[in-house]
Amino acid sequence: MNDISVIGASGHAKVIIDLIEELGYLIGNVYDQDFQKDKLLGFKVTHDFIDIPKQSIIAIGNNLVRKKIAIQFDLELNALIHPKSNVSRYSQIGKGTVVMAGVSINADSVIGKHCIINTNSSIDHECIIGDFVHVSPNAALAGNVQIGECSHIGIGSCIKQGVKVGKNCIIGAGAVVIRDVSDGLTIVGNPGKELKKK
Ligand SMILES: CC(=O)SCCNC(=O)CCNC(=O)[C@H](O)C(C)(C)COP(=O)(O)OP(=O)(O)OC[C@H]1O[C@@H](n2cnc3c(N)ncnc32)[C@H](O)[C@@H]1OP(=O)(O)O
Repeated sequence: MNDISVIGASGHAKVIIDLIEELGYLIGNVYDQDFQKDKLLGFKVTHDFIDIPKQSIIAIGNNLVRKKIAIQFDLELNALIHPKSNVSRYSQIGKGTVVMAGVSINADSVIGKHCIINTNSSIDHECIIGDFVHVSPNAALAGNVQIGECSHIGIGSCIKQGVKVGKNCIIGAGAVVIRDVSDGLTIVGNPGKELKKK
């Protein structure tokens, strides 16, 4: 394999293109069904989703859309891990996950498939991160934290050791989560409290 294709032509895809090139691979095709997008960082955008290569990365920030595309295309690409991240040899990282610059992942943590572990976030020892999770820039997860599938951990948030966050949750920007979070809830503030739908 010497090239990797990119599904999605958003700002997040720009960061992924940078990551792919940093790892020494070439960019294959860039795909996006939005006909308004014709170029991304100088790469031509292909609008036809036929013949997507198995060695493609889903560069879409929305967790549910990323999951839908992963189910549709059954991709085979291993995780892309930025050379300037600190990933324990005793951790496991699922296929299709991206680990951006400045990330720390400590011993015995398990990260699922098609996750985004974003710039400068920190995942400490023995965490379990489900598939399709996004850990935003500068979020900090203490030891033994668990995050359920498709949850979004907001920028600069902190999660106390041992806390379990359910599936499809949103942890707001800057939130401090000190108690377990049930599936589907949005948590904001310090200490983190449920943001009720109006
Ligand atoms: C590289 C990247 O860009 S990665 C992307 C990183 N981005 C993030 O992490 C964003 C995370 N998202 C947030 O924090 C969002 O504000 C959410 C999801 C928590 C809430 O979004 P919305 O549902 O649209 O809420 P909305 O903006 O309407 O605000 C609703 C109320 O919650 C409050 N609120 C919203 N976000 C927060 C927050 N992070 N902390 C505290 N209060 C908040 C608002 O002040 C508002 O309060 P009010 O009703 O008293 O005026």
